[in-house]
Amino acid sequence: MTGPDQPSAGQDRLPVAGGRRTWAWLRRRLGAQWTGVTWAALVGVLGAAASVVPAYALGTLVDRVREHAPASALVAIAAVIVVAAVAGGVATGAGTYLIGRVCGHVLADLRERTVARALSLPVTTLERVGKGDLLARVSTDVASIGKAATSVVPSLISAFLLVVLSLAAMAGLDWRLGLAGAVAIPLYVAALRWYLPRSAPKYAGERRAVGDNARLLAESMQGVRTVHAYRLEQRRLHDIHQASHQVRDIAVSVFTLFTRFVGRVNRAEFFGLAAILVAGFLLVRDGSVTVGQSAAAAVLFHRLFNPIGMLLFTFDEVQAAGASLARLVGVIDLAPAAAPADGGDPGEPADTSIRLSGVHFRYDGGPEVLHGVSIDVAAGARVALVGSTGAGKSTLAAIAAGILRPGGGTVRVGGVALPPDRLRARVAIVTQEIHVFAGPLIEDLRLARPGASREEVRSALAVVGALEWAKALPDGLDTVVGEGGHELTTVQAQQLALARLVLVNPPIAVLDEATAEAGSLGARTLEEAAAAATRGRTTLIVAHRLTQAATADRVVVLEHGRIVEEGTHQDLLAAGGRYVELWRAWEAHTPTSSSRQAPQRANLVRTPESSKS
Ligand SMILES: Nc1ncnc2c1ncn2[C@@H]1O[C@H](COP(=O)(O)OP(=O)(O)OP(=O)(O)O)[C@@H](O)[C@H]1O
Repeated sequence: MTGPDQPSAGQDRLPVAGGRRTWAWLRRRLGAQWTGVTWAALVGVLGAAASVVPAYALGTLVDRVREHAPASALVAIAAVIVVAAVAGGVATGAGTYLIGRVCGHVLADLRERTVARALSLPVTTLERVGKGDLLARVSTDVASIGKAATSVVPSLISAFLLVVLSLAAMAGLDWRLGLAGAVAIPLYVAALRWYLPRSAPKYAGERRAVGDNARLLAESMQGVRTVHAYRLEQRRLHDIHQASHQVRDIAVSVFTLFTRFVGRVNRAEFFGLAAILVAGFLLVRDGSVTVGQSAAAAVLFHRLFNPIGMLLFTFDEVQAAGASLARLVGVIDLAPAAAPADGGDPGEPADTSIRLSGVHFRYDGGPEVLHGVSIDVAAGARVALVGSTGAGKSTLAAIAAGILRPGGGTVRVGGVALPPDRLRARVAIVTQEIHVFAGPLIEDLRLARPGASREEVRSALAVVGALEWAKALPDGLDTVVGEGGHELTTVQAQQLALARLVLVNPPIAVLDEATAEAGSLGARTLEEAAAAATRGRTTLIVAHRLTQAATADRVVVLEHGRIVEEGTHQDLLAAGGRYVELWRAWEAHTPTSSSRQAPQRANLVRTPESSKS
């Protein structure tokens, strides 16, 4: 937490909050827990004060023994020692527990805020920084803070209170004994000042290296198909190897630094105790203090070895937790997907049409990929987007659905430019990235509409033609699917995504599914499911198979981020332009001629004309 105050961020990394900002965040969260903080402090001070009494009483005991005091006096002192030790132990335990509770609340709050902010991050930010860094923060960094907050920090605060009160007690015996004990303080401080500036960058570097390593691993796993396809295995392994070695080297250097620090701490302990013993000897010889007082000072100081060691040695964990906290506050401080600049209430859309006007877009720092694209989808109509790979179809679909914000131009629903959250509430998208969440199938579907009844889920599955296979699963709708559960086929997973769309029941649907990867039989199933799921909705569909374009009301041909043609399937075929080239290429690559034929439009989409016929 010693960095500059401005959050720092690499072009491809999430930002890290500065020291002042991180402290301010922590102070505010602790302020919100002030009752707990006050109780913890009171009980902690009481525990530390009671823990000092036995050493003090021990000195008195030594003096009484030397004075040949009666046994009853010695027993009374021994009783005081026992009672104070027990009371000190109980109060210290209770104080540590109360501090732990406060830390636990702050930790829970931190975790919730980080995850909430992570989930609301703009997709472009996530894509730029990679999910690995974010995952490392919400897992490794939260764990590091969790460990510090629940075990280290409470003991550390108790130790700190004990050190302060013990030094005060030593000075109370005789100020010169206190002074002798204080000889150690500059040595401890010197040890810490030697250690901290060296360890801080090492810990930050360690966290960064762990984050980079996690990112590389996550990317390699998520992109395993691409890795295989381009034979990148060796290169990825080499990169992971390098990153792992970097983590190991940093960890070793951190440990080496730490052992040198321990040597310096031992030196401070030696000089402190030696100073007390010498001062005690001289003061006893002068008759300024008793042997018992001198012994009590030595015992008090010796008893500080553990708490001081605790303070110093766990500083690294606290520092690591501080570095983690700064990384999490950096995420919390990130701006969520920005609201539109005008901010005023844009009003209610007149209908369910969607119009993109003059849309420009570039991915972070990259070249522009959409150059002023305008598309108008009338209420209830179905428009297909076609074009070569990389033309910008998926980007445009994501903009229409409010997932990406255009760099220029507008998206209007029913004539109104809605803010992103209201746009997303009206437009649902099914993307190529289908994720089946681990858990019972019915719960996976209820993610789309929490509280949906079993009957509603069944009818959504029926709409997309998935009810039969879902009922046939080992536990029907309660079958555990996703990671570690029953494995679903690509087609089944995509049917689930479409069933979620049905449950959401949006007036506007954007489809960008990977039907082309489903094989021709699966693709036909999915085309029918998509048509059923989008029936009655305004639909923009990225036509990965051109049969989807053939059944649309209108086809928009996109190339290099620009619209090059627009019209019905028949018009475009007649025009003999780019669409014809795409259609011919599609026909040439489709094995069965029957699947090449454009399916009867009435089979897929019910339009006013087809329902009349
Ligand atoms: N996350 C990203 N970061 C940077 N550039 C991107 C990103 N996603 C897409 N692009 C680039 O934007 C351009 C348009 O991509 P897009 O995926 O929208 O095309 P597409 O027509 O949907 O292609 P496909 O049919 O292969 O899905 C391409 O040049 C692509 O490389």
